[in-house]
Amino acid sequence: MLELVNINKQYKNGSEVTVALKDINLTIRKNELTVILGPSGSGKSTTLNILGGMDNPSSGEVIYEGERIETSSLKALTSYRKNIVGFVFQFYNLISNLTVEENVAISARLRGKQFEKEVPNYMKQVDVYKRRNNFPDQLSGGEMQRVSIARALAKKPKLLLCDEPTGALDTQTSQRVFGILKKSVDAETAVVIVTHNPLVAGIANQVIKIKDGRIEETVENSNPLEVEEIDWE
Ligand SMILES: Nc1ncnc2c1ncn2[C@@H]1O[C@H](COP(=O)(O)OP(=O)(O)OP(=O)(O)O)[C@@H](O)[C@H]1O
Repeated sequence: MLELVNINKQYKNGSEVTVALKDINLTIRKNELTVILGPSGSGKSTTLNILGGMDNPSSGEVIYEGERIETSSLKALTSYRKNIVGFVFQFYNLISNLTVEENVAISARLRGKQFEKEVPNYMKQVDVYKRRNNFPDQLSGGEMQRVSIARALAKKPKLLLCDEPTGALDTQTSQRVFGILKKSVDAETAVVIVTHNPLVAGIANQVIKIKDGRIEETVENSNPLEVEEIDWE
């Protein structure tokens, strides 16, 4: 579905150059949960941003369904971000002066006004329906993250990218969020989770371990565990 081929990324700041990624090769597949695992500063977010068309590599190819996206027009790249990719962030990024329902509806409307009627279903799927008229600052962290997942899912993304989605949540709430993300994988959808928590690897079909901007190891799990089967403590 989506491939990174020989990706390198450097950040230049005056004469200072930071090498963030070196020779990254990976494949993201539909119907799979991929976990990108690595310590702080290893290049996880940079990889995720390149996968989502939010950042360009310094060299290498980003291939979505056979098409290069890193060399495509701004219009094509915007369409990729809008129609293909859904993002879930560590700190939710909800719009503070809109209710839960409105935050999710904005996203559904991107596909077309007729999809607004699906908004209650997305809120029910992540169990925030009863909070639909609340504003983000009236919610717990776990509720905010579930709303941000509902918002991402309402776009019906083919690729759901999650950057440390439980970084601000307690263990029990994190499990619930991982459960929802794992259930979001289907025949049409790939889910990618970036985390530094090695326990999450157990629920993934594919685990990509990154260190110092390089892939250290890629592990395929033919029999990934359910969230409930992991000992999170
Ligand atoms: N805009 C930028 N300008 C300069 N250097 C950057 C920029 N963004 C990231 N970097 C550097 O690139 C490297 C990889 O950063 P990245 O954010 O991808 O790591 P990460 O694994 O996601 O870390 P964390 O878990 O702390 O978020 C780090 O050395 C970081 O300091």
